[in-house]
Amino acid sequence: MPEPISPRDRLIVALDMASPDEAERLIERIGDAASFYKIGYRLGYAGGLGLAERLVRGGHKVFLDLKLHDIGNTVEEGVQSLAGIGATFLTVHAYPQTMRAAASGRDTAGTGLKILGVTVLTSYDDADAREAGYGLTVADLVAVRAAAAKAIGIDGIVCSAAEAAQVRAILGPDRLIVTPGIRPAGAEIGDQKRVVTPAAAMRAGVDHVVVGRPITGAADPRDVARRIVDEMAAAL
Ligand SMILES: O=C(O)c1cc(=O)[nH]c(=O)n1[C@@H]1O[C@H](COP(=O)(O)O)[C@@H](O)[C@H]1O
Repeated sequence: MPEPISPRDRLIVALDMASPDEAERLIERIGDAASFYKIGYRLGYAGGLGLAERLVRGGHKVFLDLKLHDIGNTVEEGVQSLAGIGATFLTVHAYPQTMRAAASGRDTAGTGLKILGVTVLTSYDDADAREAGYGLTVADLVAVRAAAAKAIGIDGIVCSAAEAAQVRAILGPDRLIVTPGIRPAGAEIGDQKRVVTPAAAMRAGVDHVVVGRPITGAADPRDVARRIVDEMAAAL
């Protein structure tokens, strides 16, 4: 069975900021209310990889959300380049060829970096999947990709908490389920479509929730982070 995860370590704050300075100011305001931070495109392409190394050195956990997807050789070598940063998670799109290459890069690097396969983005609903050319519902596409991720030996998957119970049945207890599209009751949904509360995500068997704008845009980010952690603790 996997190690228990404390409610605070279950929260991953998405640092979708324009610069490392801005992100560091936010991290300081959040203080000990969070320990795990995600760096995606916006910050990653603006000096965020250096910040990732500093955060790791400072004892934080880092999720590199770079959603790699390319020919196998490029993905494999990209994963090897990123493995030295000391991050805990790295995302790739959950296409079998891409996941196989990422697993191979991870194993060659041997740094303990875990690969997460992004199944279907939480901003997609069935109509968006159809528009993109898929003949499956979002739930079925997530299930197909989760099964492939498990067979290939990927460490966990990213999906909506709305699919988490179904995905847990596919993955078993040892792989991670990480869910963005998390909104505390009453929070603005923005461009997300498959949205779940922190408590409901815990009840569905999610390991980590990713929360960006409800925290980064709050007048008191520390207070919002604390409330999310408390809500998860009460639901576990
Ligand atoms: O891989 C991700 O983290 C991700 C996958 C997904 O399906 N949906 C999704 O929203 N994300 C990321 O999770 C974060 C969600 O941010 P908020 O919508 O502001 O809470 C963003 O940084 C997204 O890039």
